Amino acid sequence: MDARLSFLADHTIAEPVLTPAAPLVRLKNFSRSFGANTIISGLDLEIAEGEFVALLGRSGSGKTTLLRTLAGLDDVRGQDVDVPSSRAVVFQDARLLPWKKVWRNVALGLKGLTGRVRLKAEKALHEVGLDHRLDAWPLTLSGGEAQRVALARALVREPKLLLLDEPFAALDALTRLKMHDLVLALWKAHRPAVLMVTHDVDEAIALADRVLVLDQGRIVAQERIHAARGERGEVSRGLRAKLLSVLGGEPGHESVIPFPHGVHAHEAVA
Ligand SMILES: Nc1ncnc2c1ncn2[C@@H]1O[C@H](COP(=O)(O)OP(=O)(O)OP(=O)(O)O)[C@@H](O)[C@H]1O
Repeated sequence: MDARLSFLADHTIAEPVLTPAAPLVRLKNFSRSFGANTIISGLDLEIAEGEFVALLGRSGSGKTTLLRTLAGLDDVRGQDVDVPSSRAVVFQDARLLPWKKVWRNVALGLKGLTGRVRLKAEKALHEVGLDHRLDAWPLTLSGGEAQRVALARALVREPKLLLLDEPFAALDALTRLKMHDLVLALWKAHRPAVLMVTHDVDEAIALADRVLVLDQGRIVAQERIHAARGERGEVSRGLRAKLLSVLGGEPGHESVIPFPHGVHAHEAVA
């Protein structure tokens, strides 16, 4: 077996984090400081094409800093950082322009004739189940609808890398479950690589191929989940306890979703 594969098969808690397929994202010995404050230090990370990675970590561990780097929002000159330019980000808040109708928010930045651009936006909004809200104003949307528009706006660009920064954190539990199903359906249809920052261990286990834990700017744990998304009830119990212990029992990482430990309703459909 390839040395890199056997490393992963061990579920070892260690660096570096390597993936078996050709990496789409590659950071080598990456560091980031703000003044004298080093936030990320000597981090190695690879994400394969089409891989779904969840990133956990205590508050202040550097998750958003890492995501901003991958999103191209920070200066990485002089560092060994390889990230595709085809990428899109969805944040915790939808960040829609209130003076533009929903379809125009989705179409923002797309080039071409208005009719064609509108068709693309319509298709993307159809995929997130919002055909009926094409001409709505953003301020009339619910939180869940606004996040669905944000997903449509990201996916209409067919990004190779989709970055999700706690995209469901502000939603109620049942809306969040529906969003999980939607994100998985979109991921299966479009197959971008995904890096999803979350505080919710159960969300990470339910959605990802691989879960990483960041602590003080270093990856201190990685777990590759081989079980199909519909069959994670069993593995999720042990994994959940393990990840929570790595997270040091800090409150706030347990799912607020009212289902038995580590079991999500959408596992039935994944
Ligand atoms: N622009 C900045 N200038 C100075 N310090 C910053 C800046 N951005 C982030 N930091 C600091 O870097 C550290 C990591 O922040 P980051 O937002 O990446 O953490 P996080 O893991 O995403 O936290 P949370 O889960 O609370 O969102 C924090 O101590 C934060 O104060």
